[in-house]
Amino acid sequence: MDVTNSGITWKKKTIRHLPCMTKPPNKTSKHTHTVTHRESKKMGEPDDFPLFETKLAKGRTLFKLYAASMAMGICLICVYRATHTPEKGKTGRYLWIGLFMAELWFTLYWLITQLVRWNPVTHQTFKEKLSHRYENMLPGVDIFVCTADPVIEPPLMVINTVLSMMAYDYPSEKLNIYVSDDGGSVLMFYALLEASRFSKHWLPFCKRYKIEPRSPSAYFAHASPINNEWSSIKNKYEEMRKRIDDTTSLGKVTEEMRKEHKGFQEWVLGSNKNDHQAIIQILIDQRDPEARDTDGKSLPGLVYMAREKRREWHHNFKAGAMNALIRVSSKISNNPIILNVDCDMYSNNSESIRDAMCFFMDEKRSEKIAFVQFPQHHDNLTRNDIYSNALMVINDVELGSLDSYGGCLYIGSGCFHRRDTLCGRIYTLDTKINWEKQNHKEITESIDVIENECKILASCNYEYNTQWGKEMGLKYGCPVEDIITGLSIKCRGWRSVHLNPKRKGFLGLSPTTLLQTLIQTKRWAEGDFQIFLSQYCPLVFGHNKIPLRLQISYCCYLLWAANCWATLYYVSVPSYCLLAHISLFPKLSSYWFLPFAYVFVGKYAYSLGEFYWLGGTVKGWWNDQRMWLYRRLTSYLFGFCDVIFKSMGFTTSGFVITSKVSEEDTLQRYNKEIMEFGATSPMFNILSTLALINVLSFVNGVKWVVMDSDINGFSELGVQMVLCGLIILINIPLYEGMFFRKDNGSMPSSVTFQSTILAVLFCALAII
Ligand SMILES: O=c1ccn([C@@H]2O[C@H](COP(=O)(O)OP(=O)(O)O[C@H]3O[C@H](CO)[C@@H](O)[C@H](O)[C@H]3O)[C@@H](O)[C@H]2O)c(=O)[nH]1
Ligand SMILES: [Mn+2]
Repeated sequence: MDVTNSGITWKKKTIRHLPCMTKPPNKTSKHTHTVTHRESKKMGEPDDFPLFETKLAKGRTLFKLYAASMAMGICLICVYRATHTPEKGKTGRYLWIGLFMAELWFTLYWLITQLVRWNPVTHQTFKEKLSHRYENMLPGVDIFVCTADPVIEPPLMVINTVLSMMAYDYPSEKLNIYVSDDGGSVLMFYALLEASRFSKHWLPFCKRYKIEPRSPSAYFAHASPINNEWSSIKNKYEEMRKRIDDTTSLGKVTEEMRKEHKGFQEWVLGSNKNDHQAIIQILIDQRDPEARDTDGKSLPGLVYMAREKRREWHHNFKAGAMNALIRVSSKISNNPIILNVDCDMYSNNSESIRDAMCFFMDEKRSEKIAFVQFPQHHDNLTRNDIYSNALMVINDVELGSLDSYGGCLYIGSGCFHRRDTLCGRIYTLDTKINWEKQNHKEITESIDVIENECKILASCNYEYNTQWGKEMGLKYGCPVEDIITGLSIKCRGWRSVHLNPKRKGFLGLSPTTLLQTLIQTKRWAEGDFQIFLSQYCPLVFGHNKIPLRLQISYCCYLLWAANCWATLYYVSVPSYCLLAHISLFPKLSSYWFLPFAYVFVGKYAYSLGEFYWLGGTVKGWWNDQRMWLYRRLTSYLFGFCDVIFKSMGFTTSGFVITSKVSEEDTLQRYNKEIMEFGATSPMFNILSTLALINVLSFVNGVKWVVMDSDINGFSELGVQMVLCGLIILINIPLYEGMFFRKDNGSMPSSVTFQSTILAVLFCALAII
């Protein structure tokens, strides 16, 4: 039975999910245009002036010339490698061939990275035009905030995000905020109840003074007093903060508080994160005449949801939470646009919804657009971004290029979706939404009835034998549910937009230690590589569905993990050969040295230029280089191995949630940009061992040149010496952590000890 007009035939059992599907477009959709024409004519502007404009990035010709010259250099290197391979039986033949293969891999990957830099586009929106034409017709938006653990994602942080979402510059009656709490925590519920009360003061204040950002904590951190109202709001916020802090440190809500809301009864039997019934509480019911702010205006709806958890049912992490939210919201508000944010990503720009609407409501170019993704920015980065979490080049260049090929990635937080496309709708020529018909869902049942119905939608067995997690909603079984879901949306014929306005749309928290950063990247690399090896590999799955350029661009990320081998080879084998006096590169005096020098200098000069141009510092660039090296040597390696083990059935994938809190002294070191080790991890063993191997071989090389004055030998092994020297330079913070620091963030002595032994053994092997 075809229920969507979109060609997907749902199994009978899935028909009950219908509420979340947008109605098939109405035959009278032309009416929208008529209204537009009339209204816009009245305003005296051209009828079809678009709501957004797309521009190509500047300086592309220069970039293309650069890329061509690099390609020539790379070709020459390949010629050298192919013509100078040591003959059979000669020492180092296989090591040489290995190095050539590593270089071939880098070449392939370099080509892909050039493609994702080829043609970046940027968009500009015209929000005044949007409100001239459509102010009364703006569609409703359901906002999903996901949280999963009240300890590492403190409720106070979550409600700051929620308050910033409630305070969007958008008609409040068209906003509904849904908080999914996978921690099933009464503390979170309590904090949300506090937020619902505080919002009555906060929203009118934000709107009256047009303040930014609208997360109270972020706003008060930098704002100075305006007037008495300001001070009174600040006091209210501080009092609320104190109450929440006290309750959080107490670890439970008092009997007094319990009396304040019926919802607390859900926790009378205590709480267990992994085993509890579904909890749905509508904290602000938009139909309630009492639900007004202090100016008498209506408030956005606010709903708390903890989906049912049972040990015998896999909960599918964030994807599971999102799908439960899609269903629950379809029962309560069923708005056609869904915004999803992580619990730390507060809104930094109150106009972001309007920005996104410019794409969804544009008369000519909107119909294919399934989602609008904002980049993920962070507001806890230090000046030189020691763990390179800004991912500046990806956010500011690469995603824009993917956009020009048919759509940027869906990267989780900060993404506006059309509800129907998220639910599995296939693009057809009649998928344009008639916004006029998209009125708010009218419900008549009482709150209790709705809550009970929603509990069924959020129960464990609801999805059993349905298309949820497969063809509907976010896909299951992959640690990067966002990437795989975004890809399949595009393969259903849709496109997407990457929007990066000057005033950043969302700001979140990035990890503040090296290990957390590496573990986060490992989850991404693992998930991405899993997609590459699965049936969803864009080169296969996307064939004839998305442009080839987009298929290949996807591989830039999906092949992150596969980079580990070539990199591992490059930082260990040349140093090994330096110890063993095996030359792998041309002599410094040979002409063949030139292409190597050109490619090396060209690549890094370009990347420094690009980084600096995007607003980074030189030291930030240096940190960025270090972090890419570390990611490749650890996160990618572990991610790669885990995917292989998983495919053989040895392990299952998890989702290590990134902590959003740090210890006081860790935070101090982070702010001073001192690299944090302070824990044992095999990742650190790998990094330290490699760093020590390079020191040993460099020292050996220097001894050899100085003591034995072997200048000819130096010329032969010069490139390896330089490579080794650079690896040492980039590892300086690691040596400091191992040998020169005594604080809690230094390298645990057991790791230093084990790595030293391993490095010495490795070097002994080379010398013997
Ligand atoms: O079982 C879970 C696990 C996580 N989360 C939430 O998922 C979000 C992301 O988790 P986080 O630990 O912050 O991971 P990140 O790596 O920072 O998240 C990025 O990468 C994820 C995987 O690709 C995406 O889901 C996110 O949206 C994206 O911001 C957070 O709000 C969590 O509360 C859940 O709701 N349930
Ligand atoms: Mn996060």
